[in-house]
Amino acid sequence: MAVYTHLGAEDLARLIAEYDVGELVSAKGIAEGVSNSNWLVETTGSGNSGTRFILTLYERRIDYADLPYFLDLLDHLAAKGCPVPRTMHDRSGASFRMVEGKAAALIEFLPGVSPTRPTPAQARSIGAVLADMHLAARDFPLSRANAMDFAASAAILANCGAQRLATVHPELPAMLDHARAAAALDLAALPQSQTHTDLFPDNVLMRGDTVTGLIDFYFACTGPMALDLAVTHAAWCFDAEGRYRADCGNALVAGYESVRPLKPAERALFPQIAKGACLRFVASRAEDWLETPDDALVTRKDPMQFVERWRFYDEAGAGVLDA
Ligand SMILES: Nc1ncnc2c1ncn2[C@@H]1O[C@H](COP(=O)(O)OP(=O)(O)O)[C@@H](O)[C@H]1O
Ligand SMILES: N[C@@H](CCOP(=O)(O)O)C(=O)O
Repeated sequence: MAVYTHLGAEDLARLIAEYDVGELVSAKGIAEGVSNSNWLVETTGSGNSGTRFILTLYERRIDYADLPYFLDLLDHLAAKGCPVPRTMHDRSGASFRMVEGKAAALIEFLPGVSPTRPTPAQARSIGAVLADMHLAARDFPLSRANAMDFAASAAILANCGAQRLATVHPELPAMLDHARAAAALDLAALPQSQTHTDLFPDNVLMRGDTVTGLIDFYFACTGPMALDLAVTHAAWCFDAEGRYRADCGNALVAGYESVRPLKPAERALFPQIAKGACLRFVASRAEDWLETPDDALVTRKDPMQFVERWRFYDEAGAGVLDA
């Protein structure tokens, strides 16, 4: 479920009237997603605005000071031909407005569906699009620090504490030491750009093997491109039983390197970066698990899924890029 705030028909019509997109025709709440309230909005259209939009009301984990970074990045990438939605600006030129005390943005609707069981061909496509995005973002003028870097993951797990982590799963407290080790990894010398850092299949829209949309840029930040590739690798290349899919992993990296070959230092550090990437999701999922009330209408994600993936990268070591 992801409509946390009720907006009446009049509220929605008033909001849409602030944009040059025609009149409101319909608005339907979108069930997918966990962080924000989203509506699929249809309008009569105006000029080249299109008629379908996603209206997002920012609910959790978003610092409004970061919104210009997220929303301008979409415009920057879209202008360079990346498959990301453009932000609609209101009549005063603003990329977001306040509604019911919360920030709201109107974003272009993109076609496509998120793959549930990605194929190697789809993994190859997303690899190439990710590298395209990294190159296109290199001259983006804003920057944002990664609020979920390896040090933050270690701090989140430490804050949960070994005892509470053990109530989620007895093997979770062992990750505390590994997260501390990942936090000591220095990635500053690796090539940097603007990165998505949450490019799970549910944040990608596809038609067949073609990527039609990268969405949900609300963890985007300035950082090492290899970390973005590692997050995508960890998110796309395991089957429903948690087994590594070497065919998808190889295709993802080959697609990425068809656009931007990895530097030797990125290849050498990849297994450690991938382990740190897994711990980032272990940390946020463990924290959510402990803090989400039992009666909340949100599906909690299992931190152990990424403990298993961490173990895979730990055992595979340098071989993961040559499996
Ligand atoms: N620009 C878009 N075009 C088409 N569908 C979108 C777009 N943005 C979001 N969606 C739909 O809304 C859902 C939730 O959006 P998302 O940004 O992932 O929410 P959350 O941040 O809450 O996870 C997505 O799974 C997708 O179905
Ligand atoms: N992708 C993360 C959770 C972030 O949720 P999102 O719906 O905002 O992408 C995970 O799987 O833990």
